[in-house]
Amino acid sequence: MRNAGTKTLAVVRTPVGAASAALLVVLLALALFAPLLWGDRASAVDVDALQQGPTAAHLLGTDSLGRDVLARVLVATRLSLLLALTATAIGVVTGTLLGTAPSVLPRWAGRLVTSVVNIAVAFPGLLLALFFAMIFGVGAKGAVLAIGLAMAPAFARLTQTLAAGIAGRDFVAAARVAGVGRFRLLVRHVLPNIGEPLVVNATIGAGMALLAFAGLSFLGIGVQAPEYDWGRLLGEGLNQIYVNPTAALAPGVAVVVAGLAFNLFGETVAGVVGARASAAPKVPASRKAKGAATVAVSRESAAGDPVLVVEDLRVSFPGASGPVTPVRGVSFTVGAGESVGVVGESGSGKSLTALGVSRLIEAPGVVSAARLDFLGTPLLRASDAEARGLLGTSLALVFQDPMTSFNPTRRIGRQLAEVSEQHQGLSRGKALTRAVERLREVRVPAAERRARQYPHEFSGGMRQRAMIAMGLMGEPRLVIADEPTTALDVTVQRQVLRLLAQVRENEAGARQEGAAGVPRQGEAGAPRQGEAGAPRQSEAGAPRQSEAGAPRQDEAGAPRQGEAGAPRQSEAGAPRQSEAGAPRQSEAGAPRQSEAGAGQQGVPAALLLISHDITVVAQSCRRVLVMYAGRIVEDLPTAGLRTAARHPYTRALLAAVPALDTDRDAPLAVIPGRPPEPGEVGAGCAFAARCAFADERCRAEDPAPSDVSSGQGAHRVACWHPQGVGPEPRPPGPGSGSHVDVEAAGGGA
Ligand SMILES: Nc1ncnc2c1ncn2[C@@H]1O[C@H](COP(=O)(O)OP(=O)(O)OP(=O)(O)O)[C@@H](O)[C@H]1O
Repeated sequence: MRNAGTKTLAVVRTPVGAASAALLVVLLALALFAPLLWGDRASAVDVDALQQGPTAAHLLGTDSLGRDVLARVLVATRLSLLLALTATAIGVVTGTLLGTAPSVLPRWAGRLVTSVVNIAVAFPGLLLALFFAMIFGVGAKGAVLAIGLAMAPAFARLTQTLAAGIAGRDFVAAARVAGVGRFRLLVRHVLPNIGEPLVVNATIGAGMALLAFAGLSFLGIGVQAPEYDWGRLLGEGLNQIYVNPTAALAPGVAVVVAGLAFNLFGETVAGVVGARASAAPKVPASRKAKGAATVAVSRESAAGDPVLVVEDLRVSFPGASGPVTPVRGVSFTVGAGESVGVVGESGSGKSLTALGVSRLIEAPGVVSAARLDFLGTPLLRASDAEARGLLGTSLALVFQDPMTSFNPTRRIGRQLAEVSEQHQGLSRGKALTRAVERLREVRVPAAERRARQYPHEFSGGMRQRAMIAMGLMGEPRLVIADEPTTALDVTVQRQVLRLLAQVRENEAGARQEGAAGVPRQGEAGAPRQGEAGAPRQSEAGAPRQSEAGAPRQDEAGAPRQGEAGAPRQSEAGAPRQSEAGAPRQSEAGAPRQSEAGAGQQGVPAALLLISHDITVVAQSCRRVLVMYAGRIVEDLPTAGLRTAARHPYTRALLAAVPALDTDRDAPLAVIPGRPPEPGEVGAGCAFAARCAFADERCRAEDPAPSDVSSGQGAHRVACWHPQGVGPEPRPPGPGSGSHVDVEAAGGGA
């Protein structure tokens, strides 16, 4: 409301806006009061004053029956506006229904509607109005329907265009993966975001409708006697134009002034809204990540089974000269609790791979795969409802830009709650309570108050936390994070990465404790950490491992953090909790209970972390998939990454990361050339044109991935000339947060 008030103020502060608003108020007042004040005078016949010019008694003269022209023009305001506004309402409602129908109807029906709209838009509006007027018959009702329906195609097209813009936004993708149905998606997420431009255009449309009505009445197929609107008065006045020109001029001026008032007001509102929109933070057009959504834990997948199996995944789009395939046969597996990174230059197909896996590629995009199993369910063969149910409860998505991950028109708490209402069948109140709990778990301060706030009231880092909280509304078995830190500053980046790691551990704990029937913290009466006698570990006087300054266990060959229950510790020896801000399972005191209660107890949620920054991946993941031009060219453990990498592209990526000992005077290593566009990839290795080791074979034949031995675990590389020995490891780099030594940082889960 405050927002609407501010905009109204901004509109009336402009001279044109103020003038048009004042005119509209006058018109409204006339429509309300003129028939009461001058109704009798307007219909009083005076045979002694037929067709008179302006006199003191009749300021604008009289008509052919001696009726006062001024009174009739003023009284006609009500009917003229009423008819124009009714026609506009019919046009806007019909147009919005037609424009949104393709989003909710089956594909064939949606196409049919779109084709009809496209054909109708091609006809001039007035021609359509005349066509419909003939169908509905002469008279005010027929004219209202005719003009309303003639306006509908333009509104339908506008709605389609606006809705298409919103459909590509991250919060819609997040809602879709959360299993929100098409109708609800439309009503809750799309329509509220296109309402404003629709209202602005409706205002302008009202001015047009007024003119169209005057036209139809003037032609004699609109309002019929004894009723009269401005168009009818204009037609009657023209018959006596040589005797009393004011009888024609007055209704003509009324039509023009009222039409201008609507149009100028609409244009001013559009200007104010447009200026604000362009001043608002830019929203990337890409569908990149950042929302989170979850669904229930699959009961079918047995412990130890991979969470995700992808074989020969291809994503294609129609192109100008045939289909292009930006993802060309990607195969990988994500084991239960495993953390896998995906790196590659911009355009290598990382995001499309994630979207393909999440069933978020929309037509005309086509996804195919020899195998695409999530928790044992073949996603490509599953029905929409099955896939929605599974992905909505067991998959969490965290996208890149926290700004576009949330629907700007809905409160954060309600957006989180929607997941539980949809999938766990919780009531609105219970779902909201759960949302507040989850916000608390990711350490959003004053969670109850924050849950009532809108996304723009959150900072970037806080929004990203809230997206992670949305992921926790279900029981995620896989978290897909697509460049979750790119839009954040370095400090917040670290917090978010650590929070993701903690979320995985917490989920493991939650499932484990849930299986044991112990309440989840904050629910079912379980005390929350630090509350109701549930002391935090640090508060209870027990020193935490990170505080004790013990060496990293994974380096010493002991169990790695998160694996065999070994406590996690900060690389820098500082307490992790204070940095990450989120409660750690081991510190939580009161364990969480999984509502699903099933799943792989004690196994962390798996993580698929997409990043263009290989050091971020090396810090957070156990394994890395290196993508180039839509293929995985190397799949290797992050431990010993610098020395183990065999593909020239992986090695070039690593060489481009500066370290502490990098000569600051020497230019940074770069990879010459640019990756091929999806339509430009030839028969051979896509990297050949940029590779120093490429030969004829590389240019002619694309190498298939094959196993290589690096002594660190499974390692596959797709290269005819894998490089044997890597450069010497370098010490950790300066604290950019991303430019650290990848070998030292390697391995996370
Ligand atoms: N809807 C689409 N239609 C056609 N081509 C597309 C579409 N979406 C993406 N592409 C193309 O597919 C390729 C891979 O895109 P993708 O977004 O997966 O790259 P990425 O590796 O995630 O890059 P970035 O890090 O810049 O996001 C790009 O060349 C992109 O232009």
